[in-house]
Amino acid sequence: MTEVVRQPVKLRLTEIFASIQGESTRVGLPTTFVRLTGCPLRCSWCDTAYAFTGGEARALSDVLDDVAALGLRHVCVTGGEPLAQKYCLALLTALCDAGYSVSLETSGALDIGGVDPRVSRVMDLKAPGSAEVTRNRLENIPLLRARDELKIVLADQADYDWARAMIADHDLAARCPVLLSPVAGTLDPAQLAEWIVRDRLPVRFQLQLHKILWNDARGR
Ligand SMILES: C[S@@+](CC[C@H](N)C(=O)[O-])C[C@H]1O[C@@H](n2cnc3c(N)ncnc32)[C@H](O)[C@@H]1O
Ligand SMILES: Nc1nc2[nH]cc(C(=O)O)c2c(=O)[nH]1
Ligand code: SF4
Ligand SMILES: [Mg+2]
Repeated sequence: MTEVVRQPVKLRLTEIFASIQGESTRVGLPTTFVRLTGCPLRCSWCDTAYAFTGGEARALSDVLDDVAALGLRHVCVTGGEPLAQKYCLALLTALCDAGYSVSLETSGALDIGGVDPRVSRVMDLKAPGSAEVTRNRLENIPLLRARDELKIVLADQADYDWARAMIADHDLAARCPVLLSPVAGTLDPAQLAEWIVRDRLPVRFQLQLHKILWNDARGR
């Protein structure tokens, strides 16, 4: 009888760190971030290009130990694009099973259907003008529940106009909170805020809190 050697569940990680949640409706909460390595997209304004390559292969059990050692209830799995890794779903379920409150930051380019239902999925829609990627998987939109969130990062008025049309055409705000977030250092946050108020958009304005606290420091 051949013994089945179970391969350890391996993930490629860029970093695990404790910080203040700087985005989403969970902003301000002390949170452990698990940043997975690699992404199939190259959004022109991405602030985490350092996670595109490199990283370290880690066993799932070791990742869980590191998260436990940081001692925070909230965990945010991000990247890079976490869903691009085969074992990301296993990580999300293991974190939920361990009793953490888990959120996932994902690009919206990959299927979110297999994500553990206990996870709050924070899914981007990429504004094609500025992100220079048009990989929005619109089939994901009907899968969004009230506990999920949609985020649209905007670089200019063209992006804003596109977002406004998407919100109306897909009735996005009826599904879950919709966050509009300025590309850091590109779109004046006050300008975005004024557009949102002027147009009475059913959205939440977002500002990356961690950049206010620590500029664009890595691992914060
Ligand atoms: C680095 S991404 C990683 C997760 C996933 N790949 C995604 O795009 O959602 C995390 C979040 O940061 C946002 N982001 C990246 N660069 C940004 C920038 N320069 N200004 C504002 N938000 C940015 C992304 O849109 C996304 O919502
Ligand atoms: N503090 C902090 N909050 C965050 N929320 C989402 C982040 C991300 O990179 O996905 C992030 C991040 O990089 N840092
Ligand atoms: S999908 Fe996310 S990680 Fe990938 S390039 Fe865009 S913002 Fe960066
Ligand atoms: Mg970040």
